[in-house]
Amino acid sequence: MEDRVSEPGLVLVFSGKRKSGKDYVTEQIQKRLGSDVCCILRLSGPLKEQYAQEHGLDLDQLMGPGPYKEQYRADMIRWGECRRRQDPGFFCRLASRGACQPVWLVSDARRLSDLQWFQAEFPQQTQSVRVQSSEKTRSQRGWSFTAGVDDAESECGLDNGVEFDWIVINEADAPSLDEQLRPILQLAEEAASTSSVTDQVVPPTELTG
Ligand SMILES: Nc1ncnc2c1ncn2[C@@H]1O[C@H](COP(=O)(O)OP(=O)(O)O)[C@@H](O)[C@H]1O
Ligand SMILES: C[C@@](O)(CCOP(=O)(O)OP(=O)(O)O)CC(=O)O
Repeated sequence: MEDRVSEPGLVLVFSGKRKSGKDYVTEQIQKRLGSDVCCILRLSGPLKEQYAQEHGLDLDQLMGPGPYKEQYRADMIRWGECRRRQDPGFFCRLASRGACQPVWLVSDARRLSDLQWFQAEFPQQTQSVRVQSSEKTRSQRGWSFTAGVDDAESECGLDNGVEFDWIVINEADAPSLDEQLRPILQLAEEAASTSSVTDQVVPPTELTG
């Protein structure tokens, strides 16, 4: 792709219901790996940017966790779906433009087409991760069922038909996140070390002898 700086060594594509903890879990992984090794790509980023621009909205608030984005969520979903129908990779391509770290965490895949885009672009590197929390826990984090959102493709598009490579149970009574994330972090560290070897720049003198 024209804007890509380098190929990632590992692409972890996260999905999960609203308030399951996708942002929290991806931020924990990034904290452990460091932002020089690992970036978080949000497909909703370019979507919100364009939507805010076209509708004259406050992008910072739309990006934030507060109630502002909820006012626009149903319409943003419709607007985004229209764009995706024309070009299923549209937001994936924009979100990954310029990413140069060896490990990518895509924090918010919502539809099969999102996952399929990364699988097609990076077949060797892409793995899927599902973050799961009970409705009770999600409610404690501020979730409540909204018709047109929680029963739409945006929330349910990856509920069936995907065999996830990893499932993270983000609940107080589940094994600790440290324990659950250990094998994923190990994979990421391996990918990062391999990719730093292959990406090393060989000085021209060594090439010519
Ligand atoms: N394991 C956890 N420990 C503490 N707080 C959590 C945990 N998981 C999620 N949260 C909090 O719950 C809220 C919703 O999580 P978030 O990651 O934003 O969900 P999502 O991105 O799936 O909608 C946030 O305020 C987040 O900090
Ligand atoms: C229109 C959206 O991209 C809005 C996503 O906003 P966030 O990514 O902020 O959502 P949550 O983490 O679930 O609260 C959804 C879509 O269908 O693309």
